[in-house]
Formats: sequence, C-alpha cells, structure tokens
Amino acid sequence: MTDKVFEKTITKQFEFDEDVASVFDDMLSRSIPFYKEMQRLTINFGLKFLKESDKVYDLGCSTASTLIELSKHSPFPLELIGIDNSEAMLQRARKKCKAFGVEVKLLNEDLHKANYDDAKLIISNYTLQFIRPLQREKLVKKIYNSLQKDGIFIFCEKVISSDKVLGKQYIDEYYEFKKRQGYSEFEISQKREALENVLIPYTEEENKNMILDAGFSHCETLFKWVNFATFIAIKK
Ligand SMILES: C[S@@+](CC[C@H](N)C(=O)[O-])C[C@H]1O[C@@H](n2cnc3c(N)ncnc32)[C@H](O)[C@@H]1O
Ligand SMILES: O=C(O)C(=O)C[C@]1(C(=O)O)C=C[C@@H](O)C=C1
Repeated sequence: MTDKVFEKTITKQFEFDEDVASVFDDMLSRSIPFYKEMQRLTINFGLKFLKESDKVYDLGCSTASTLIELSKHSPFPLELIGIDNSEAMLQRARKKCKAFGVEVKLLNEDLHKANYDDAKLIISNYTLQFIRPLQREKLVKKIYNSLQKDGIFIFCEKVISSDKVLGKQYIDEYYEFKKRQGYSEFEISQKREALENVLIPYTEEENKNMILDAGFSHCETLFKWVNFATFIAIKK
C-alpha cells in the first residue's frame, strides 16, 4: 500500500501504529535512500561471519523484511529471532514469514527488557535513532554483553553532520530525494514535525564513539549516503 500517512494534518507525534505499519514497507523504500542496498550489505556482511545454527537477532525488526531476506540468502539454516514492541508491525511480519515459508521467532517485547543472549549477529536497522540518548548508550552496552566473543553488530542509522552548513545541505539533499520519491512538500514538513524529538540522530562519529565506549574493539562505516549510514562493529 502507498504511504499517504502525512497527507493529512498531523495530530500526534510519529508512532509505529496501525496507520504506519499498514504502509511501512512502501514508507521505508521511499524514505530511506539505498534502503535495499543497505539491507543487502547487512545480510552479506552478516553471512560472512555466520555458520549453521547461529543465533541472529533483529532488534526493531518491524515487518521482518531483513530476516526474511537473510533466510532466503543463507546457504545454511540459522536461528532467526525478531524483536519489536509494535503489535501492528509484528502482525505484518508473521503474515510475510508465513507467505515466504520462512521460520522466524517473532517476539513482542521492549528491547530494554528482552533477552538476546548468546547472539552471533545482532542487526538493528534504523531503530537506535528512536531510543532516547541516555537509554541508547545502555542498550548498546546490553547488545555488546549479549553477543558471543567474536560477535558482530550491524546497524543502520539516520545521521547528522557536525558542521552547521553541511548539516543544512544534508537536509536539503534528503528532502529533494523525498520529492523525487513522490512526497509533497506538505507531507515532508508534516513528517518532519511528527519526528521532532522522536527520531534523534547522532553524527557518524558519535555513533562510533558510543559503540567503542560499550566495549566493541572495532567499528566502521560500511555505507553512507549523505544522512544515512550502515555500520559494522566487532566484539573481540
Ligand atoms: C524504523 S523501524 C525499523 C525498520 C526495520 N529494522 C527495517 O530495516 O525494515 C523501528 C522499529 O523499532 C521498533 N521499536 C522502537 N523502539 C522499540 C523498543 N523500545 N522495543 C522494541 N521495539 C522498538 C518500532 O516498533 C519499529 O518497528
Ligand atoms: O522520513 C524520514 O524523515 C526518515 O527519517 C525516515 C525514517 C527513518 O529513518 O526511520 C523515519 C521514520 C520511519 O520509520 C521510516 C523512515
């Protein structure tokens, strides 16, 4: 279904509710430049570190798109677990997994409370940005502690520039992308307002520092397009 959520005047902050979940796959593909490419890199780099029966968690799995693609591309069976606290998203995820014949354990839980121990790979794409900064640092520490030795954390985030002028140019370039995807100026400004103080992006460097502060021995950028980036972190 086509995303028309922000065609009407907003009355509340952005939420992963029924309205958003019902158009979510279209919303992501039209709101995140190179979404598919970043997903492909997440899967390909993840697979380089995995072996049969390894546990893979997707934190903030939404409609399970990434786990379904991972399952389709993996040459061996994996234990796939998706965690999300939006029931509207998980309903779509269950339907899609069934339709694709993919076995994924889908859990409706808060990431702060859920258990993801013994993970070989943890994925979290475009989700940390929705976690309040103080909680975010704690969550990344929890992710680090939950990974096995030699475990991998791959995550994608919307990012900002630490330079004021470039920061403004990033936003202009991003809104131009959105216009090319068919969103009107009204929809763009409505969504911007709804996301204010809900989606809190860090700079690329702040993300890396947060990861290293949590204990990871290495973190680098796998991909970046203006204000969106994919990172990989290694626990030694
Ligand atoms: C932008 S979406 C993730 C998109 C998805 N990873 C993908 O690549 O298709 C963020 C997701 O995180 C979930 N989420 C946000 N905060 C959460 C929390 N505290 N616990 C569990 N899920 C959370 C939301 O419900 C939403 O489905
Ligand atoms: O539309 C925007 O401004 C976005 O930042 C895109 C974004 C994201 O990065 O998570 C914001 C909310 C939805 O979850 C889908 C995509």
